[in-house]
Amino acid sequence: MKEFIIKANKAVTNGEINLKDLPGSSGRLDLLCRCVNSAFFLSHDMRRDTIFYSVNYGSPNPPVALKFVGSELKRVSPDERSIALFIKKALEKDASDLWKESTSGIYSSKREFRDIISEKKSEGKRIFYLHLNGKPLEDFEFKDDEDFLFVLGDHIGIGDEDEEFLEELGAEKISLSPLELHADHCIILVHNILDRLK
Ligand SMILES: C[S@@+](CC[C@H](N)C(=O)[O-])C[C@H]1O[C@@H](n2cnc3c(N)ncnc32)[C@H](O)[C@@H]1O
Repeated sequence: MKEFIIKANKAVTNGEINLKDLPGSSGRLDLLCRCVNSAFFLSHDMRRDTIFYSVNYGSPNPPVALKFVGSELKRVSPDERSIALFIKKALEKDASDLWKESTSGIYSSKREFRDIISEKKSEGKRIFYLHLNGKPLEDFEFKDDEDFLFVLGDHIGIGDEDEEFLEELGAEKISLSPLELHADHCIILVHNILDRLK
């Protein structure tokens, strides 16, 4: 199982989303939609073995965590507007401690970024923090039977405190490229690495 989590520092936390202005008034929701696209969409197929989390810290009610489960997703199509519409439906629900499903495979809850990561660590997942200045990809070995969580920042990054948290947790800091990439492109590269193990 491959899981990804992104800290979406500015992404909105209610359903008041202007589908014509995802980058601006919705707090870079465009970026989030592209990450969902990269996490799940193949040409004429979907990645059923993937889960993607976004933890939104924008106004008016942060944090709200969103969970997308590949094996359960239905009717979502790859374009940003379609994905944003499903995110809007999820954010229209009042988030509580429990995961609530809004549409098939899409859930929301009132959870912190760190709590989800800690939960994955206690489930025995190997935690990677994707960062330009991490150790090069070539220094790591991946096995097909391992479960992974890959942690990503948005356009702002995850901030010093969450970086310290990940270091204390023993997350492996990995660099995919000598160049700074977009988060959604990092997801594609990770999938490609793991696809080649099969
Ligand atoms: C556009 S970058 C963020 C840039 C932001 N200014 C920062 O300081 O983190 C978005 C995310 O993609 C990931 N990323 C970007 N380039 C990477 C690379 N070369 N290797 C691994 N991860 C990378 C990181 O998780 C980063 O937070």
